[in-house]
Amino acid sequence: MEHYERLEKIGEGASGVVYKARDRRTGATVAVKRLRGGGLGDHDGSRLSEDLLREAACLEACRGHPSVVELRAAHRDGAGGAFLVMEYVGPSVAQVMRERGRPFPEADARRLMRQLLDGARAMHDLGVLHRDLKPDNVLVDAHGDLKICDFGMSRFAAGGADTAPYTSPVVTLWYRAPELLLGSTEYDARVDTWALGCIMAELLAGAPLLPGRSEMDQLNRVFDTVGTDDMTDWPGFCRLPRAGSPLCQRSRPPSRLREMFPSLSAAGFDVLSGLLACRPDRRLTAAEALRRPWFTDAESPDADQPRSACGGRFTERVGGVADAIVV
Ligand SMILES: Nc1ncnc2c1ncn2[C@@H]1O[C@H](COP(=O)(O)OP(=O)(O)OP(=O)(O)O)[C@@H](O)[C@H]1O
Repeated sequence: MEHYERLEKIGEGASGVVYKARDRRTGATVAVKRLRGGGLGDHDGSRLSEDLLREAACLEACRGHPSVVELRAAHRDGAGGAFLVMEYVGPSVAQVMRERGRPFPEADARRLMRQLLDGARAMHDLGVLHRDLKPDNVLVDAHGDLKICDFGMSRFAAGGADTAPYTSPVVTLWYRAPELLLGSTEYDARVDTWALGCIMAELLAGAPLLPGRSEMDQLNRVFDTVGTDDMTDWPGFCRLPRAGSPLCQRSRPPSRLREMFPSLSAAGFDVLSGLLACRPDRRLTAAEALRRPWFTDAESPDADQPRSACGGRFTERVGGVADAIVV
């Protein structure tokens, strides 16, 4: 890590500490995330290597998309530390919202959601599930554009190279999709689009939509807010470990979402309610959401200025992230 001069600490979370740093060779400002290791059964650092490789591989797959933070390098050092070096972006949306202290107007929320959905669509096309989308994991750059970060919980969708079973305690509680709260281990990319629905609501309201205190309280809030949307008729429902919970049997009023966002346009509400469909099979994917009139309508001022590089391969790949790891 001698190539990097450590500046101030900019973040700390479950998986590591993030520092702002200067690349001594180029002068560029970067963000260096030092992954935490040393958990039980990690005497040789193998778990840390695995975590580093998974996070780096998912970031590397999405590299070059304008709405995903750019990975510059991944390292292990002799002292058992593991580091990811990324472009330095700026504060998180969570910080920006706290400082701003008021909701975003609909046109701004649409511009920001277009960027997030475009990043999610690209990552899902590549088979990457983020599994921890939330305002803390979305960064705002100097132009006010958004970049998704923290791929610490991400993985490749099953069926590709990664055959490990899915786990359900993923995604921070307030942004966790109902099927995850019900214990599903057969979910898909729509766990990310649920989280994006929660983020959209938060941008528009200026406060979290579903700030649950426990898993069961969270599920209760979900059902009370968006209704159960015939969740129990969903073909996968009976296989869910918590399908028998009394919370699922209780009758619920229809969705209250419209009352909560009375001034949102019909086209905006169409996207919000589509992302927050309780039943995963009725929930919009990122690609579907981007095709809704809120985004495609010619009257949308930003409709003809997509920022997306999605579609082709984005930019040159890092010269093999695994090769860059120094043990
Ligand atoms: N590339 C970056 N540029 C600027 N700030 C960053 C960057 N990457 C991370 N940060 C800051 O560091 C914080 C923590 O980073 P990150 O979410 O990757 O760590 P974590 O340990 O996984 O956190 P958590 O447990 O909260 O999910 C972010 O919320 C953000 O404020």
